[in-house]
Amino acid sequence: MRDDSDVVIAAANLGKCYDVFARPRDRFKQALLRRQCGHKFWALHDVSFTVRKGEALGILGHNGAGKSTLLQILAGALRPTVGEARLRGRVASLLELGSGFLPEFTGRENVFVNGTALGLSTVEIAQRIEEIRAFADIDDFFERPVKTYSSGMFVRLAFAVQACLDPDILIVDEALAVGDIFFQQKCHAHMDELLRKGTAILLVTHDVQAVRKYCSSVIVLEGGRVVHQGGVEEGVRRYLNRVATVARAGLAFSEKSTETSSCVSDFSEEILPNWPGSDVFFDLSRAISTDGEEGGVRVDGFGLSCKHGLARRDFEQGESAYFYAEMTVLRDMQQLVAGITLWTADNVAVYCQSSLQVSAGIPCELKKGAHIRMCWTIVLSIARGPYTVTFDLAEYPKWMSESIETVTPENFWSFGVPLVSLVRVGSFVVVAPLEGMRIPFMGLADLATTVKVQRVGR
Ligand SMILES: Nc1ncnc2c1ncn2[C@@H]1O[C@H](COP(=O)(O)OP(=O)(O)OP(=O)(O)O)[C@@H](O)[C@H]1O
Repeated sequence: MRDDSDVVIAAANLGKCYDVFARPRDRFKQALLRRQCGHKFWALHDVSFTVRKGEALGILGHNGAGKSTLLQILAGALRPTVGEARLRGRVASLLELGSGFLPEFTGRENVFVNGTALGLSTVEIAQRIEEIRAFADIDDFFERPVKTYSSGMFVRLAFAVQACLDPDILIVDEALAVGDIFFQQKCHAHMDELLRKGTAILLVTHDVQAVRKYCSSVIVLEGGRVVHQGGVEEGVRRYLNRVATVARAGLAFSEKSTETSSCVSDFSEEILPNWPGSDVFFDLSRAISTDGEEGGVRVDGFGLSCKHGLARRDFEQGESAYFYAEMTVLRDMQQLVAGITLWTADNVAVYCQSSLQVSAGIPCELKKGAHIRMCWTIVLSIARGPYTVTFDLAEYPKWMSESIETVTPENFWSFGVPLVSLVRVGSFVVVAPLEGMRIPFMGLADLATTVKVQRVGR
């Protein structure tokens, strides 16, 4: 560290080992008898890196990889078993936001308490207090005891204090997900500003887009060990691959564990009583089929009709098209997910939705042999011209359908196990509307629009 004045964090061979005990009383036994009654567990092993002023280092890793352990060591909350971490300058840590707040004190008073703890003089804090107040944006609550705050206000104030006190090092652990979109945008803009001013940032997150945006290098941890150190894209890829592998392992496990659960009945009977005739269905042998996992599911039919259930291959702009899919599940399955993509002639996907996104309600835990029918109604508010259709099937973990609102796009893509993809399974043409407004819209997709006009003055 003495050799390079720009280095503000220098971690050398950091390691953290815990004594793990099968039973709580073994811990006491070990202390009393002074002999090993549990086993050693290395939560972090041989981690070394440096971060310079104005640099952001991303730390990625699956749950339990050792990220929090590393951050706690750097924030001074945990002592490493081996190695050394040296940090130069004022460290602001967003690890446990607001944990230093005194409930009876007002927001303003707590800013002084926190600022002093961070090593600022009362004059320095007083100079920044209005900036912090404006950043937190909690109106009069700033002058009220923090025990009266909502959890959102609490976090906003805590973030404002840490971020506005000109830290030399900012340690961020998923904290950017706090508050509403406006506050998040403010936090992101402030991070940009801090980096420009020379603050070094350590960013621990599952949000790979944030890592891509801010970080110049990445460390990926697996089982407490560094498996990648360096380039951002390579690190992100390594991390996402790991996430996908874990998801697949989870699927394999549940597949075995659900063998005794009851068979799902044919739910499609009540909902889709008028299944169309065979002329509606495309010739599947003409589709380019790319198989994912061997033998997961078989597509028995894929068709397209008008609202009367009659075969149709040309539709007016804005008319509803009915896509039918029929498949047989060839092994027990956690969450079968179907997807339809509509492609223009120049291979632009104008529509790509999965049954999860549209809450189609394919039941979880389908048993081997289950026969599924689906009908998608899509309003073709798209440009005139020819289109092709791709039909995809994948398996997802059961939890994904239960918590779809919280799933990020990265998670969505990485957790799916592809089963079958029928590329160009069918085609159709969109033509100008025959009645009503005769001028078709010119863009690729018709977006719902309202326009208001007011005459002002003469
Ligand atoms: N006090 C402790 N005693 C024993 N093991 C611990 C202790 N604290 C953490 N661990 C273990 O150390 C490993 C690393 O934990 P850590 O919290 O650092 O992971 P993480 O990457 O932050 O995970 P997450 O993303 O889930 O927060 C885990 O296996 C965890 O169970």
